[in-house]
This record gives sequence, C-alpha cells and structure tokens, in this order.
Amino acid sequence: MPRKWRQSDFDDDGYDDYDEEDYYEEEEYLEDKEPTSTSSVVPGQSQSFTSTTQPTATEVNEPETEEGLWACPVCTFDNSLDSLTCDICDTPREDLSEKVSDPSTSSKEKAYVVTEVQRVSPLAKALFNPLPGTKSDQATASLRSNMPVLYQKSWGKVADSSSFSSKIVPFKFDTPSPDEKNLAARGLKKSPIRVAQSPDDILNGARSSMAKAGTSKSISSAVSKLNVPGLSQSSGASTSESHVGNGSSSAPEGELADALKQMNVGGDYMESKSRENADASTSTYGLSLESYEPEPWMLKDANKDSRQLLHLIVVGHVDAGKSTLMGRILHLLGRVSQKEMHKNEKESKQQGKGSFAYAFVLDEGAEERARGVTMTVAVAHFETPKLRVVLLDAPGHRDFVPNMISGASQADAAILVVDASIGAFEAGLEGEGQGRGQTREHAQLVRSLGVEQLIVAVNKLDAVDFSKERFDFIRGTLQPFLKQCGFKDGSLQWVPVSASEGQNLTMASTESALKAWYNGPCLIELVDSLKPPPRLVARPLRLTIAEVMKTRTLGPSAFGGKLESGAIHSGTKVRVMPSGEIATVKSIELQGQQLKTARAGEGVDVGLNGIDPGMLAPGGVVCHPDYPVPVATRFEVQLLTLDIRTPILKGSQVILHVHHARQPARVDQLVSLLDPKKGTVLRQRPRHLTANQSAIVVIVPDEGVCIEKYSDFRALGRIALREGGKTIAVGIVTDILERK
Ligand SMILES: Nc1nc2c(ncn2[C@@H]2O[C@H](COP(=O)(O)OP(=O)(O)OP(=O)(O)O)[C@@H](O)[C@H]2O)c(=O)[nH]1
Repeated sequence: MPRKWRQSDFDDDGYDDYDEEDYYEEEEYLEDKEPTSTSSVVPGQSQSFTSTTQPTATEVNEPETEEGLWACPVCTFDNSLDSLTCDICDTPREDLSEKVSDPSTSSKEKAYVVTEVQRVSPLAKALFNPLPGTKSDQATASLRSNMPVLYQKSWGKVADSSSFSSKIVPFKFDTPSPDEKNLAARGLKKSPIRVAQSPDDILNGARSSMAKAGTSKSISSAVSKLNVPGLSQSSGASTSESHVGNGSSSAPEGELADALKQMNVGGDYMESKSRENADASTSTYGLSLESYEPEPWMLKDANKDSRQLLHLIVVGHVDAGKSTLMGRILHLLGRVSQKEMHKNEKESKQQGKGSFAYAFVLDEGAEERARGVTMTVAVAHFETPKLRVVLLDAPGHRDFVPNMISGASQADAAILVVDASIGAFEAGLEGEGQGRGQTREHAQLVRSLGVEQLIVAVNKLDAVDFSKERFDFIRGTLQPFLKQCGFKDGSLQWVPVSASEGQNLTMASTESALKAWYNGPCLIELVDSLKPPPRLVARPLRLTIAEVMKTRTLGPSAFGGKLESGAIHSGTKVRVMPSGEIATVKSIELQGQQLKTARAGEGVDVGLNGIDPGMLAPGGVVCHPDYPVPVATRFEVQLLTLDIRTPILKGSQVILHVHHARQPARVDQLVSLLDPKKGTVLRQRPRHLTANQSAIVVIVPDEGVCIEKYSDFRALGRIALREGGKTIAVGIVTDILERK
C-alpha cells in the first residue's frame, strides 16, 4: 500500500530577522535613478512610460555621466561605452543616440524617442512598472503572431493560437501556494531542531572514535576483495564516483544544465575563496571525506538483490491523470487487492467522483479524496523484471509545488504525464487558471533537481480517439522544450497510454485504434529499461529525513527518509544533524518489514534510541558520527534564474529548498554574472539578476541548513529558490563559506 509523507511547516518567528538595510539599499538606488514618471506606467501602452511631464531633449540626451560612460536614458544607469544596450534595462544605445543626434529631429521628437514602448525592454518594464506585464504587451503579441495553427480534427478546433504557443517561451510559475502564503502571513518559523553540540564536541567525538576504530587498512583490503563495481580501484570514498551498482552519472546537458554544470567558474574570486576554505572544510568540522573507509558489513551482500533500486517520481499538470495511471498500474501488478479496489470504487462513487477510483489508491487523505486533488507525495512500491521501483506520486497543483520539489529531490527518474485531451495539453504548457504551465514547471524542476531520465506518458488518448496525429503533435511540441531543459534525446522516451482504460500500461494495447500505429514498448517496459543510479554505499552515511513519525515498532523518535549514501544497521551509532546529537539505530523498516541493514538508495523508516524526538525534523540528515554533513550558515551557489519578473537583488528574501529542508534565506551577495553557455564571468558584482541569467551568489539561510557541495554529494547540493509561491531560481552549491 502507498504511504504519504507528512511534511512539517516552519515555525513562526525569524522571517523578519534579516537585516533589511541591504535590501533597501539596492532598491533605493534604483528608486533614486528611476524616472519620475513611473507610477503611470501601464504595460502595452506606448505612451504610458512617460509622465504627464514629458522629458526634454536635454534631460534625455545629457544625463550626467562619468567620462567613458553613457547614461541610459530610461533608467539612467551609467554604462560602459562597450555596451550597446543598457546593462540594467537592455535599452539600446545606438538607435537612440542616432535619432537624438539627427539634426532633422525636433527636440520634442527627441524627447519622445526614449519613451516609445518598443525601446523599453521587458526588463525595464519589470524594473519600473509596478504592475506585472499583461498578455497584451507587444512582446507577447509578436510571439503569438508566430504561433502555428494547431492540430484540428473531426472533433473540432483543438486550440486557438491565443491559448498556446508551439514556441518555447520561458515558462511561468503561478501565484503563491497556500503553504508559502500562510508562512509569509504568519511569519516563518524557526526550525524545531536545536544545535546541541559545538563543532569541537563533534571533532573530539570523531577523533576518539577514529582512534578506537584503527581499522582503515584492513577495511581497504576487504573492499578490494569484494569486487564491488566502482570500488575495487577506490580507496574508500575518496571521489564522488565511488559507488556500488551501475547506472549513469553523466553530467547534465542543455542550456539549463550547461549553466548548472559550470561549477568551477567565477575566476579569481572562486579560486582564492576555495583556497581560503579548503582547510576549514576538512580540518575543523569532523573528518575529511577523503579519509573515510567503509566498514566491511556495509559492503557485504550489497549486490545480493539482483534487482536494482530506482526512485521514480510521477509529475505533470494538475489532473493529467498521474494518480489514476499509477493506481491502475499498481492494481494491474497485483499491488492493490480486489477488496481494496472495491472499497475505493464505492467511496469514490459516494463522493460523486466515480472516475477517481484508481486515483484513490494513491490519494488516501480525506481532503485529497474530497477535492480530487493530490496534495502530498504518496509513496508506493512495485517491481519489474530488473528493478525494485519506489514510486513517488507528486501533486500536480501549483499550490503544492514545494511538496513536489521535496519528492523530486530524491528521484532517480521521472514519468511526466501529459493530458492529451483537447486544450488540456495546451493548458499544461501555457494555459490560464489553476494549473497553468505545470507541465513546464515540473519538467524544468525535475531536471534541475538532477533527474536525467524521463518517460513522457501521453495519457487520456481515449479522449482523442487514440489519434496518432495528436500524439505526434504533442511529442513534436514538447520535445524541444524538454531538450532545452537539459534532457538528452537518449534519455527521453515517449509512450501513448490511457490510464482509465488501462491501455499500454503493463502490456501491449488491446485497443485497435492504438494498435494500428503503436507497437512499441508499454509503460512498464520503459520503466524497466531505466538505469538505476550509482549506489554510494562506500561513502559516509547521509540519510535525509523526509518525515518524522512515531510508531509502536519504531518508537517515539522515528523518521522516514532516503539513504543517499553509506549504510546503517541496527545498533549503529549515528549523528543527527543539524543538532549534532548522537543516537543509536534501534530498528529499520522497509514497507513495514524489519531490516537489519539498509544501504544507499533505500527509502526506509528508522527508529532511534537515545535522542529526543524534538531533534528530528524534515531537512535534517542522519550521518556517520565522524563525518557529519556541514550545517551551512553561508554558502555559495551557481544559480540559473527562471522566468522572473522581479529582479533578484542583494538582500532579496527567498525560500530555500534543498532536499527536504525549506527555510527562509537571504541573497547576501551577487558575486558575478556568468555567461550561461560558457560559464565565464561577464561581470563582477552585478546589481541585480533578471530572467534566465546564470550567476554566482551567496546565500545566507535564517538557520544553519544541512547542505553539501554539489561536487561532493549531488543529492544534497541542489537547491531551488522560491519567492511568493513561485520558483525563481535553481542551482547547485559550489562552496560552503561559513558553517556552524
Ligand atoms: N478520459 C480519461 N480520463 C482520465 C484518464 N486518466 C485519468 N483520467 C481522469 O482525470 C481526472 C484526474 O485524474 P487524477 O489521476 O486525479 O489526476 P492527477 O494528475 O493525479 O491529479 P493531481 O494529482 O491532483 O494533479 C479523473 O477524473 C480521472 O478519471 C484517461 O486515461 N482518460
């Protein structure tokens, strides 16, 4: 049976703790320079950028500048003479000056040159316009004019060009989710976890247990004899490639991923900073990762189960049929009993939602069933010939994106469910209303969070008469966007299905209209072909806490989470971060079954002895006592900003998402702006970041957060920043600058 993650909220104080001075410093700077007339700006109206007092030619042409600079007539920023457009608002320089210096242009005309809307970039609008851009603005209009006539067939007009674009334009995130709105409204809470031990305590503990162990050489030779793939040449965990099992760990590709993978860029700043921090990261807090040697019990029988573990997340637009699809598969695979299915059918009928009977297999919560909407991540298990699959059914509704991020951060592969019915696919890409653009948001988020393999299940084909044209149209439209997100062709697979009719799920379709043109693998065969990731068994323990629980068998201090690396067995001593408390593993359960040992890749429930339950919270990480995860209070990330309308400034307040941790944080420093393709530094200390830019920034979370450099532990080094219920940037941790 599936299980739900119960995720906790923030506490209440602390949201306003940050020093707001810096934040306003930048804003005030902009305000000072802002044209006096901005309050009357209405996007899309050509004269609206001007005030009732029109600027004079002198105002336009002769702003005070330092020598060798040109002042932007729109935002007044002093640009270097190399810049053809304004660094702040992209307003072009050449055309403007040509026209303004043209003797035939009257001074009144000169004044208007700078106020023409086509000269005002979207960024300038975002900066100076208090209202968000509307669909009627010129940029949107010109995009729409390029849209193709969409697929039409006997069932009528499919979609008109006003609701959908086949061009890939930056995707949009939606309005604030209730969780984040509520957090902001009531102020964010501090983490319930207290830091109970100082770094010195941790270090002393580490030294004494290393002294007691004294077994590194013998372990090393034991490892080499075990002939575990990826370990034989390795001296323990000296590199991040030490692993058990197979699978790809290839670097990401594509525009987004290219930007993300440029990890060691940033020029001199990065190099000098890395040198500064090198000693601190290895000598002051626990032992260096390089010194780690796995213990023999961790590796013994590590490859016993021939079926490899794979965490598979199911994502997609709200109501695309994710839960129905997965409920149906679980039923077809015998994971849901007939009795249970009858119960679901009865209950869904009673609630007037007969079509949700299969979705009820995964949507177990009363509110989820009443609303017919998945709210939390449901976890279920099934097996294929090659894989043991941990299925994570993510919510599609924009309000629950934070839960989806939490699920995606532990996924190895994803199924993107797309609703093929008329208008629904289009809405998932760029629609209006509730779930607008969730297909885009989910695809981009899962890729950014490290998922490289994707199956696109084109669902509800029954609603379009199993039309090949519709399937091809959806594939042709979505594929370029997915590639742009960083999915490689070879890691993308497509399958036509109907969840409600059970077509092409666990066996080839019996539907003649589908059989006529599709004879490829069914969905489960595609799942079986996915490559499981390397299992980092030979690395120090990292067990992320996804939810805290209390059960009769596990006791009062228990939690569910995923072993990202290392292994545990009952009786093992562990250190719970960020508190630093030492505890002993009391018992381990996998799907309610007791286990003696659990290894990297497993999602397990664990009961601990010797620790107060208050020391456990989602976002915490259970570690090897001598190799604790850093608790960062200041760290550097390489970011890629998404389709943001409000620039990110030094001091911007955001919500930081990293594995299961969510907490308020501040953008403390904008270090450099990078070329998103090459990763080279375009500019040091930019004043702000706008849409689709790559940058190095420094983040200060309100509380210490358990985080790793991406180069050390990928799963703990990927972050997303959200603000006002929208994801504004994704990135990877490039350095930890300060830690508790
Ligand atoms: N015609 C048709 N309807 C389907 C199919 N799959 C799902 N549905 C219907 O679509 C509606 C939504 O299904 P769900 O499974 O709850 O969708 P979901 O994507 O899990 O929804 P959220 O998790 O809330 O985003 C239900 O009424 C389903 O019966 C299908 O293959 N064909």
